[in-house]
Amino acid sequence: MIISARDLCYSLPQRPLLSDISFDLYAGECVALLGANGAGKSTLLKLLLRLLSPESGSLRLAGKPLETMKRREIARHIAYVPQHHQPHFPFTAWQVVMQGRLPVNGLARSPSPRDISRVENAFEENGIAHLASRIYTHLSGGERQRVLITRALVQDTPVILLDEPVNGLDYGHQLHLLSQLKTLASQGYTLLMITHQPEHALMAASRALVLHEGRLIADGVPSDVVDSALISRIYQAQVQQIDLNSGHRFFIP
Ligand SMILES: Nc1ncnc2c1ncn2[C@@H]1O[C@H](COP(=O)(O)OP(=O)(O)OP(=O)(O)O)[C@@H](O)[C@H]1O
Repeated sequence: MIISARDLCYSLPQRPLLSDISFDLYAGECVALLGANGAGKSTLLKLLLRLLSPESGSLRLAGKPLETMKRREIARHIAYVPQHHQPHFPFTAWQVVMQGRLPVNGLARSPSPRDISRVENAFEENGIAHLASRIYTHLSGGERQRVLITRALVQDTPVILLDEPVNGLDYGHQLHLLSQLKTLASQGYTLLMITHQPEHALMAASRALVLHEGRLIADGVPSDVVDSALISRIYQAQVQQIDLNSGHRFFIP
């Protein structure tokens, strides 16, 4: 097991947000994290990254208590694709992706030939070589998202946390990313992806975690967990569930 969360509790100044959250994440899993707006999904990712500290409960990363680990050590295990990223300097897309190599090599050194070839290959493999010299803040939302995903990949960590990674991606790039995540999981990576698309959990994930009213109300195989009853419960939306013989499931309002 690479991440272990036990009885996590976290409160906002005005109210409890997460209560008694426990789960383990293993190598080779692609896990979808579902929940309504404000359910605490991004907060949970920030707890796993130690950007926030739980009020009580414990977190272990690669067997070590997370609170004893230095930032760089955590960044050698976990890469993060945030929901929003606003750099303070006019970095090029190349420079933003190269930042993913900092936890590997440290701040003091300039990029090694290995870093450069890793980043070059990642730009090619992710189909964004044409964006390399563009100023990151001048890119479209979807282009920025693809740059941030590439930055996470060059960090070469066993775990990648993704906060609504398909946001802003066109349909083709959404499908490409979901299939890329499945492939990464099959190679042994651990992926935890927040998604607002139940179908994406069914398509790409091997497991679904569901946050509702501060609690983890479901943890299981997506086809067992993500159904019209769950959608009605967490999103207050009535949908019809269609199950095809092929095993695919989708929902219509
Ligand atoms: N720094 C903060 N101060 C006060 N409230 C906060 C802070 N950060 C988050 N919150 C509140 O905590 C709740 C959970 O936020 P979080 O971003 O974790 O939700 P989420 O499930 O990721 O939501 P969404 O699907 O809308 O992105 C929200 O009600 C949010 O307003």
